[in-house]
Amino acid sequence: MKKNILFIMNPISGTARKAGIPGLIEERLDKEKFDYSVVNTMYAGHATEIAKEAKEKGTDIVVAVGGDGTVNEVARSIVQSGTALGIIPCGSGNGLARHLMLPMDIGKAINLINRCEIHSLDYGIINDNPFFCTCGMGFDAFISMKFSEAGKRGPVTYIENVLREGLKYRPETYEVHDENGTHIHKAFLISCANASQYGNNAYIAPQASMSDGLLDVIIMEPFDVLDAPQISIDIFNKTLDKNSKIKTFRTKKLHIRRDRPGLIHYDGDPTMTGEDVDISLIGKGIKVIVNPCADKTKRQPNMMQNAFSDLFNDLHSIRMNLTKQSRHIQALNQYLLNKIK
Ligand SMILES: Nc1ncnc2c1ncn2[C@@H]1O[C@H](COP(=O)(O)OP(=O)(O)OP(=O)(O)O)[C@@H](O)[C@H]1O
Repeated sequence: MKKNILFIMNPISGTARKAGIPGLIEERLDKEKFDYSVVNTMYAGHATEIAKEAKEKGTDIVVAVGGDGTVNEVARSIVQSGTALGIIPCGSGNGLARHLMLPMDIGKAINLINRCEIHSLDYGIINDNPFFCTCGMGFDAFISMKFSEAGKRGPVTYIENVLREGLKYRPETYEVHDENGTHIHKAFLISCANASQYGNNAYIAPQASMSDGLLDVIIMEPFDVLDAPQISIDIFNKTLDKNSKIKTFRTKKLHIRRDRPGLIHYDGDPTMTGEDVDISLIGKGIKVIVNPCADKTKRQPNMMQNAFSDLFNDLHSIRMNLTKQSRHIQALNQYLLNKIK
């Protein structure tokens, strides 16, 4: 029997035009296997409503055609159901699609849907908000807010925001309760990862797995400008867990209390919450079309890494110049002192 698929397309995700996508679906999708329809979202939150209706009608697969925001809106409606999630990555970050190593090429992503390999994977919940990639608070929630305020989409905006705001952000104090007890952390950010990356191949939790039944918790302690180059390199080299400013552990759930209400984000979507934040993992709670040929070793850093490296190289050369200048001044002082003597 044929499976039915609903493609939910977010026309404003990412930066590329979506006009050609319905034609490509018609051309590539295996009509022997599938009946399909395509619907555009009209407003933020619409994908959640459409996907919920589709699930209630018993639709076999709902495909999110968009970025992590669209994936989140679709996926939250079909958790714990027989309806599976497909992804055609068209966003600016595409963190979940990249983690799953789905093709970024739309035609190839449709070919993968034709193969229809479905696995049950984990997802998380932060204060009643499901997330599939990462959630967090502190600097990354702040950046999510800045990004959504910016109104433009695309990696360049994201990079600009990170670079502009990153170096002035103030760390907060968090009380973290998990299965092993309570610890106080002064932190720049706390991130909980179901999948390994924020998007754009920026790896916050290089070892995170969507089928281990655990969240990877990353606590980034305050750092100064001299630590920043190494942290940025580690984010893209998938070695962040080895950095001395980073504490990582795995857990099924945790409770975080902070001094005052503040922002959290789920899959990059910012929202205000109170002092208390509950985060938990639901094991194998969502069916997802995966890439049976995924080769994790092929995950590559990208342009964002280059932008970070450029910025921090600039800072490094400024620092070197300052050091050089201060050495000149010291030498000059010494020379003058010798003269006076
Ligand atoms: N028709 C629409 N008009 C305005 N906003 C929409 C519409 N449809 C969906 N949205 C909102 O657009 C937001 C951004 O979409 P999405 O996250 O898919 O793209 P992105 O931000 O470019 O990609 P990524 O999250 O991968 O960086 C979503 O949070 C969604 O709520």
